[in-house]
Amino acid sequence: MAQATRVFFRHFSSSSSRFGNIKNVTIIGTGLMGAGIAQVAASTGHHVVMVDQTDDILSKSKANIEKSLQRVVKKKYADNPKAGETFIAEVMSRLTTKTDAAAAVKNTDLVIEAIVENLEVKKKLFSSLDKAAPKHTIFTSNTSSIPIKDIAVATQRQDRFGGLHFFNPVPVMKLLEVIRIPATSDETFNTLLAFGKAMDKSTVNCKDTPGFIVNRLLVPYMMEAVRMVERGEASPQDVDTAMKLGAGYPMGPFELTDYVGLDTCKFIIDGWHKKYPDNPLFMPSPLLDKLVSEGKLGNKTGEGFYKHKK
Ligand SMILES: CC(=O)CC(=O)SCCNC(=O)CCNC(=O)[C@H](O)C(C)(C)COP(=O)(O)OP(=O)(O)OC[C@H]1O[C@@H](n2cnc3c(N)ncnc32)[C@H](O)[C@@H]1OP(=O)(O)O
Ligand SMILES: NC(=O)C1=CN([C@@H]2O[C@H](COP(=O)(O)OP(=O)(O)OC[C@H]3O[C@@H](n4cnc5c(N)ncnc54)[C@H](O)[C@@H]3O)[C@@H](O)[C@H]2O)C=CC1
Repeated sequence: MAQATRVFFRHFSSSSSRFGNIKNVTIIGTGLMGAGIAQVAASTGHHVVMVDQTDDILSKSKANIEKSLQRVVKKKYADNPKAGETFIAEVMSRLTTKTDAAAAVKNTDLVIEAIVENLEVKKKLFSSLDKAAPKHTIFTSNTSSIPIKDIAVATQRQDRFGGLHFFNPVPVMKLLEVIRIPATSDETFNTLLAFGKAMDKSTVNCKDTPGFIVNRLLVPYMMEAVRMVERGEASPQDVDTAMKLGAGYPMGPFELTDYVGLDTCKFIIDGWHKKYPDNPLFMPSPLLDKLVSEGKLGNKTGEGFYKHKK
């Protein structure tokens, strides 16, 4: 059996024991992260409902998923393009879309929230979902920087609440941070770890500390790069070249900030600065603030620290 065909069968051999009790997943917010999470969840055999504010956004997200799947199959099914096309069709058939979040969670095992990085907006969403979702449904947030416990208080199911923090681009990045709050039950936490495995991710256990593991180290590094440029010590291009060739990073910090989204980086640093005003690692940056106020949010708007093809 050709290697590509074996991979194909591995993706389709969805047994309930492999996936634990998570079969139906609802992903709310289908932007950069939500679309990637939906793609990987559907690729690994889960039935996925994607929720966003308008049908127009949802069709764009589905189109982005299809484009990303083309990239995945190009290599994985290089020797069997027909199997690749079948794989894409099967994955797409597991994705449905809705604009009504409360209706979408009526028959779901797991909610993954990936909307804007704003505590009040996330709390409002979860409070309404709590009334609509079945009792067994586990709620999770993909937040980059907001304490999970601050979001969970909007619900009556804190024992069935945790964090699932994916990395961009989700189809490529192998890591999943699984976060528990003091109230998270062992059963919930173990189910989330098993779900991470079912998604073919490597999981790490995280406490509910600012930025968990990766962002607590990565975001201060990215912000210090911006401050370096503000101090006139180097150009963004030279900093990026230096970190790629001198430290082996796949992207320099400015390329990465553009890739993550300058608005998301600003939400993260502003939130932490408000909470920990004396920590110099969390100081806001006038240059970042200026670019965000000009709508230069990075790759997604066509310009951030660099200009990009949209
Ligand atoms: C803010 C937060 O809360 C947390 C975060 O996410 S922080 C951000 C974490 N992410 C990172 O640090 C990303 C750093 N960058 C990288 O790892 C790499 O630059 C990258 C994987 C994004 C791109 O890699 P690259 O080698 O420069 O480009 P490219 O050749 O286009 O891509 C490499 C592979 O990934 C695939 N790929 C890239 N993006 C993809 C996508 N969106 N969907 C599917 N496949 C994709 C490509 O098809 C390619 O596959 P093959 O090797 O099979 O050809
Ligand atoms: N950008 C990144 O690299 C990463 C971001 N995150 C986190 O993931 C979350 C989403 O980030 P991105 O995908 O980058 O943002 P994005 O801006 O690309 O997408 C957010 C989506 O949520 C939708 N949305 C907003 N409010 C909504 C609501 N009330 N109901 C339904 N949909 C709503 C928007 O229409 C948009 O499509 C944030 O919490 C962010 O911190 C986590 C890991 C990496």
